[in-house]
Amino acid sequence: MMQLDPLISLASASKERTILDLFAKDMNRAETFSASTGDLLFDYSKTQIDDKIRDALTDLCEAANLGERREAMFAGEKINETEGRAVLHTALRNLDGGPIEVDGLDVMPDVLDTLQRMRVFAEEVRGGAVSGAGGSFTDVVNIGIGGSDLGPVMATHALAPYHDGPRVHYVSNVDGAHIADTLRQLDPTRTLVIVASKTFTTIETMTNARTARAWMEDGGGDPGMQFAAVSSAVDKTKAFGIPDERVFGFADWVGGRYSVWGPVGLPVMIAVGSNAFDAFLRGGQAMDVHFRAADWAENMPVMLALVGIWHRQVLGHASRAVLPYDQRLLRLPAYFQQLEMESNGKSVAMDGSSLTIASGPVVWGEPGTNGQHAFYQLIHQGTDVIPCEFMVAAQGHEPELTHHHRLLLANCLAQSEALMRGRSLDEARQRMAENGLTGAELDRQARHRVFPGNRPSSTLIFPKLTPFVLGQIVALYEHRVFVEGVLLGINSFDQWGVELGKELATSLGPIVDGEETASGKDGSTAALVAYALRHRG
Ligand SMILES: O=P(O)(O)OC[C@H]1O[C@H](O)[C@H](O)[C@@H](O)[C@@H]1O
Repeated sequence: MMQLDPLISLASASKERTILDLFAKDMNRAETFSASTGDLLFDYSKTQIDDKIRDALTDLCEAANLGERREAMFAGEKINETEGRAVLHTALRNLDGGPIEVDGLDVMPDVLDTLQRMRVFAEEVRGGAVSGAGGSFTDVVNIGIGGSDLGPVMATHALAPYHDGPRVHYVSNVDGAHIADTLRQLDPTRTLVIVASKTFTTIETMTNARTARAWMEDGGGDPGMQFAAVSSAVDKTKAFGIPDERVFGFADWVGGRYSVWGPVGLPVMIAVGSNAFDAFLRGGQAMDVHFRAADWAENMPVMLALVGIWHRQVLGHASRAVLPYDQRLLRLPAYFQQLEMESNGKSVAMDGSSLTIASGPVVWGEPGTNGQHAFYQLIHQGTDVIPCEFMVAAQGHEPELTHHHRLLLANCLAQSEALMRGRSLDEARQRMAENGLTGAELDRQARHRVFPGNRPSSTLIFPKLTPFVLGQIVALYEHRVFVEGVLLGINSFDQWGVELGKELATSLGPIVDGEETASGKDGSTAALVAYALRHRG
């Protein structure tokens, strides 16, 4: 496990100065404390990290054998030890790379073959060669949850300017409202349903899939022609009645939350076309190449991870906000929540011992500028420090609306500046005096207008949100999670913490149905069941 003592001493020494002091001392700070690859720039200069702290952070990488661990992942070693699996989502974007072996077999021919089948199918759906009982497909409904939903939803929103295929909808929640509201607007004879589930057992997805099939049959559609499946459990897709040529399989070494690059990305490919999807894969691959080649201090995923470790494990900040100034990235925070929190929300180390340092932080956020008018109050003046991760493009997709984009960019930059700069009591007093206040009232009012400042943030800036750039961003965060996981000494690729709730939901099924009593349950659960039964109408 990480040895944090040197960093903790550096952290207490850093309390003597502000981030602004660091800028005053070093004209080139923005350049020194940033990393770039391709057209992406990651600026972490608005943090307390200085040379010594960065050295101590990169020492952690050496101590944890990060280089070796990284290569073990890329080489297909079974680094997901609690499930006995390799971790090879990088193979899905290994378009021009060499062979990758798992158990002595090269996985690339299968990966490329499935990708080619996806391309053909996606283009046939888009062009109308594959159609429904009532004609070419106008709509696609992807039914999946967690990793079989969040990645493609996020990417579909992000790539809206490239969307020239049928409309794509996503149903995830087992709440009947989700599927009812989605299907209500659709023609059952011209809708393609993709059932996406790695395991093909997830109760929400299978329940929604059966409801969609009944809706299609009742409405004159043909599930034999209008259903496709994405899964690593091909036997189960057959049992559900989906013909093999409509099944896009993937291996168990693709984790659900890392799966958007493969068949789980099929709805995205149908929306934007196979060329744009290829560009997304190439963006991911470019980040892989950078991650494997760059020195720690120049390595964007590594530095993003080390900034995370500095804020969470060293300074103890319990959450981090991800704040994309991009409306089309509105689902990115939700996607990162699964990616980061399901991966690194663990309290047991790889060897079974209890973690003696903090696990990964709470990740949350909303696009700017909306968040500014909602929760930024707490970020600026609340008692907790929340490190902020800003994200913004230099250019939008609407040439006729560049004035909007300028405002967006100005707001993004203003927020990180405000967090760092703050406003002192003297400055606030001066403003109040200008407003004509005096004496105790001036003092009282001024105090409410003080911003502590010295609050850390980082900014990821890129030219434009293209498929390639999106691929870079997603792979950047995947590798960040990997690096943080290696430094924490945990397995970032299992998710045992979701099991207990699933088991209890299964046992509560007959109780909620009124077929069994709640007598074995705790008092609260029994009382809530009784209430639901009284009011179920
Ligand atoms: O793709 P599926 O097998 O249906 O799984 C969907 C999701 O459910 C599980 O509970 C896990 O927490 C997620 O990691 C997974 O992405």
